[in-house]
Amino acid sequence: MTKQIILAAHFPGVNNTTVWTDPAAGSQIEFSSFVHLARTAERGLFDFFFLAEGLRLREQRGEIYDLDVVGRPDTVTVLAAIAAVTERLGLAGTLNATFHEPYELARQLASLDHLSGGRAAWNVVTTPNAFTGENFRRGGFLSYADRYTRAAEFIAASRTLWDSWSAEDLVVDGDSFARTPAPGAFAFHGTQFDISGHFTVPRSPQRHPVIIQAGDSPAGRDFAAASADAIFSRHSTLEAGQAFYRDVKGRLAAYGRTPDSLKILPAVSYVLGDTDAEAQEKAHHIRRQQVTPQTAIRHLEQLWNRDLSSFDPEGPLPPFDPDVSGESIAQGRTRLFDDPVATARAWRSLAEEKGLGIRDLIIEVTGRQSFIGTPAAVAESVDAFVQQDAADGFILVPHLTPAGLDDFVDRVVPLLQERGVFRTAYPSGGSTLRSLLGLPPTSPASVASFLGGGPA
Ligand SMILES: Cc1cc2nc3c(=O)[nH]c(=O)nc-3n(C[C@H](O)[C@H](O)[C@H](O)COP(=O)(O)O)c2cc1C
Repeated sequence: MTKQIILAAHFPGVNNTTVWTDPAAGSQIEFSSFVHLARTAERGLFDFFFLAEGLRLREQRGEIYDLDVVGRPDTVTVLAAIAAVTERLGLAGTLNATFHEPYELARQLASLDHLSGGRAAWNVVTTPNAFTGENFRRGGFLSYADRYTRAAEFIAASRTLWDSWSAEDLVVDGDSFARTPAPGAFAFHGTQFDISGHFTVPRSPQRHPVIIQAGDSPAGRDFAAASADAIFSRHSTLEAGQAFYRDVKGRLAAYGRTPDSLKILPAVSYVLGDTDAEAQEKAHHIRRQQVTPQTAIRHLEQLWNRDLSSFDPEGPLPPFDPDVSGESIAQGRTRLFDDPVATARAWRSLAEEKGLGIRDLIIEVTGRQSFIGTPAAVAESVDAFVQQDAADGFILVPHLTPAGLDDFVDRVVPLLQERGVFRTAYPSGGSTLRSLLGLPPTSPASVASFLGGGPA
């Protein structure tokens, strides 16, 4: 059966996929930028708009990482504002399960769901690093191993809160505002949270906002299989995507779930051109803008774990091995290297083999798989990845704020529609994000068995 493609739009932000030096680059903080990207996504009939989150500006050698200095506004606040200027587009926010509290976040998400008529989604991320924790009252209190336990309890507690109002409680009938004497009564007892009381927000249109997960370790994948409606992944080549897809969908049966109840959505960038050669040339130019000389050295330092500021970004790689003895010099980054010495040696051989200096090597090894080509070629690849089970759709990461999605919506979406793999209108009548994505009416109850020690 031909699969329908899911499309989401990632607001470009603090990472080196975003190009700030282009004359067309606009503000990442002004509301008009968010409005432009969200309305473009809605014009393209996208499923949802997506915001990432970082709770501390990352640092290296005591300096804020170059692209983080731009900062970003609060996720839920932005989504609530976007709800007012869109009608059908889902609104997905990345919100951290390590540092927030269920009562606070469940209220915000249920409120967003009310305000948007059932369009809220929560990308549940975890952070074990003490560096981010310094911003919070408890500091860096959670070990790597405990973070998914807390995340699962967070979702289970949120479900308890969202379920504490029944559908009837919502009905305002004459002068009676609630039909049960104690709406919103709840209690949740776990190892991370021990809370009880009354939830203040009546049941929202979706009851459970769509749950997205981003995290890639075996524990992260099991957590997703037990508790998420969708996964935001990094596996965006065909082979890596298919392997990830098989792995994660294969974990669902143990939790009593069907393969189509969890959508797999890799992040991808794209570059369009009138000819293939033009698109490739544009892509090369964009990569050079993304990986500035400073970014190249910073990236190299993350692997070598040493000060390499005296190295020429266009010159050869360091002839010595990385320092594996000390703490990481890259504070707040989520992606570290499993075996730095082996990776450094592999990078050195690649640089020698291809005659690359530091900057070109970093461009080569950090290049996310992108769809690069004519609109027809990109539409064909996007469709092929989905039909060949490397993904259920994509979270598109434009390289420009705020107009980076325009050409995809204008030139690729119509071709996907012609292929019969993407909607030509939003479903008539009101619909929630859950129904737009073809998801079950509530988030998976199997989060409880994850907490119980594994699949039932
Ligand atoms: C595709 C992807 C996107 C992520 N986005 C964010 C983010 O926006 N904010 C954040 O704090 N963590 C983010 N994370 C980090 C994860 O929540 C998690 O902390 C990290 O991947 C380590 O967990 P793991 O070992 O299970 O992969 C992301 C991870 C992935 C794989």
